[in-house]
Amino acid sequence: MEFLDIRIIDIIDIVLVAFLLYYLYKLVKGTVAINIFIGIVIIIAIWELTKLLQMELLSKILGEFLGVGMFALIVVFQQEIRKFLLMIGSTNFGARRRFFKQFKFNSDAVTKTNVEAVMAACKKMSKDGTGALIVFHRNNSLDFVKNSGDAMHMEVNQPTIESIFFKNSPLHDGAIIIEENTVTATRVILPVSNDRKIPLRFGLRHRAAVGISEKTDAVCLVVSEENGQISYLKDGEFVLYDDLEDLKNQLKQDLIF
Ligand SMILES: Nc1ncnc2c1ncn2[C@@H]1O[C@H](COP(=O)(O)OP(=O)(O)OP(=O)(O)O)[C@@H](O)[C@H]1O
Repeated sequence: MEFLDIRIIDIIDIVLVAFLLYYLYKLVKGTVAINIFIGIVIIIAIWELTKLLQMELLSKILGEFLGVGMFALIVVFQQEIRKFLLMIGSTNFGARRRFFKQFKFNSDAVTKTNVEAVMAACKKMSKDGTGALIVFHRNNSLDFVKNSGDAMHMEVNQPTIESIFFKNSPLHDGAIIIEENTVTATRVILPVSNDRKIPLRFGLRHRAAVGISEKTDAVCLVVSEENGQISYLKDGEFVLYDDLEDLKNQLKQDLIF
């Protein structure tokens, strides 16, 4: 029977589509876009069914609707498409880094950022109840958020970081961006994540850190003004650590590229 004539390539095709749908679902899960996503999947399923049953008129209408709707979807899912492409790009970079790490010439690579100084400043700010939001640039460009703040060119060291976030400093509001060992922007306004999974006790500072780390491959440190807690964010998630030494090592590792 021709219907049951399944080739290897068909199985690969189905597995790839399943992966694609799974990743798309993961991307929109927890956002309002999930309802649009489910709606589209249902319409595509009905369209395929009408084609199979040779319901000419309905399949034509649905086909036309999906054709035009694709353009509308690009606009509606602009953020998600961007995140998806960034995810693919970042995965490649990650894989490439791991690949090069196998070779001796890169085995003892160290980060250019003065992580010791940043961590010492965070520890001090945590004790003093000073809030801070630090974004570390990795591969993806942060120009789209840098424009919302003030361009800077300050070497990273403990007094610099502490004085930026000092409550009476004119620069303390918003986030700072660190590229290699330079603070390149201050008072930056970051995109706030609307992920409903983030516990309510976390306010805008933490949501902003989740936002930028889910939209780009940047990693963030947040010092809570309220309770002094230091949070580390990567890929839109809070990263758990045992103690500050462990956090320092994780950060050093993540800033090697
Ligand atoms: N979108 C944003 N981008 C950058 N910084 C932000 C943003 N939103 C808020 N902030 C910074 O976070 C500060 C505190 O916000 P909020 O109290 O809501 O955060 P929080 O997560 O509860 O942190 P904390 O635990 O320190 O109170 C603001 O004064 C501002 O400096």
